[in-house]
Amino acid sequence: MADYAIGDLQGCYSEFDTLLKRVDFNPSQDHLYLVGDIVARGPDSLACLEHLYTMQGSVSITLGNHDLHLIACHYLNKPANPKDKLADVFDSPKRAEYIHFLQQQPLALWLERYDMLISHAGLNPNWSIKKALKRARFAERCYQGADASHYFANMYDPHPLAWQSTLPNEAKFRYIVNYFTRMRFVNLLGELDFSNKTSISEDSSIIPWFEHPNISKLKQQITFGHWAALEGKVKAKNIHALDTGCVWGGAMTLMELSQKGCFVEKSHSFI
Ligand SMILES: Nc1ncnc2c1ncn2[C@@H]1O[C@H](COP(=O)(O)OP(=O)(O)OP(=O)(O)OP(=O)(O)OC[C@H]2O[C@@H](n3cnc4c(N)ncnc43)[C@H](O)[C@@H]2O)[C@@H](O)[C@H]1O
Repeated sequence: MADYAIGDLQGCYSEFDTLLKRVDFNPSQDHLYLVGDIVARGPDSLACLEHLYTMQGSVSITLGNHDLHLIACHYLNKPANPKDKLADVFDSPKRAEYIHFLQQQPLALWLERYDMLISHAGLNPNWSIKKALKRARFAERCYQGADASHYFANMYDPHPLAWQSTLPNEAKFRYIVNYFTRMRFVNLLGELDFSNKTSISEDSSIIPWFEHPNISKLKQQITFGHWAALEGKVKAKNIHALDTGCVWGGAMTLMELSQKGCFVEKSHSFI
């Protein structure tokens, strides 16, 4: 019986399947945590969804920006962007079931046994773990509730940059989603910078979120994906960057949670 976490699949089914076989993953005994971005850009998003759907009792997903975008397109009747290569997901007769399955997944998970937070992009430096989980539950109620379409229609904006208790619920939702699914660089106030997707910044006023002083003091483990350009390289021993850019020709990384040992499968194809 083992627990694993895996980086962004982004439709790279072949590498995913290879890694599961390599660790002899047994859905009746083992559990797999996915840091999100199951779909988009890669060759077989539908196969990734189908596989996770069939073993849903053994998997937990913290949703990524691409997953939320797929659910939003479904709700808002918007076509997929051709570069996301999601046509077969949209055309699947089981599309509604797969979307519903994704929609039931959270934005963040706390694994008591490993003293570990998992989310797609990481932890807002201004939140404690307790506050992060409270905020995640708020946003999940928005995208899982009867007004989901309304919230998805209001999801696409970098603002607000700061939290206020008087913000309307739509703005609170956007703020929470942006931190959990789109964060990379922040300033010292912890505000998001959306302009830089590389691993280094020439602008000294912004730093990777995990180098913010509030995060450096944390003792808990944080496991995240989203930031392929990092190539998994984070100095802090308690921060685990699992998106090693499989869809960009890098590799897919699977980590066993008790020892933190990693299994790496090089990308089988370039996009
Ligand atoms: N609230 C919201 N507001 C707005 N949009 C929302 C949203 N919620 C969901 N979305 C949606 O999110 C989607 C993605 O937006 P985008 O922001 O367009 O997606 P992306 O550039 O592909 O970023 P991705 O998330 O895939 O990041 P990655 O690190 O893998 O890759 C990033 C870059 O890193 C590069 N890279 C990869 N590996 C690298 C390496 N080793 N070295 C250097 N660069 C590397 C890649 O070439 C790539 O350009 C859109 O469909 C958008 O609509």
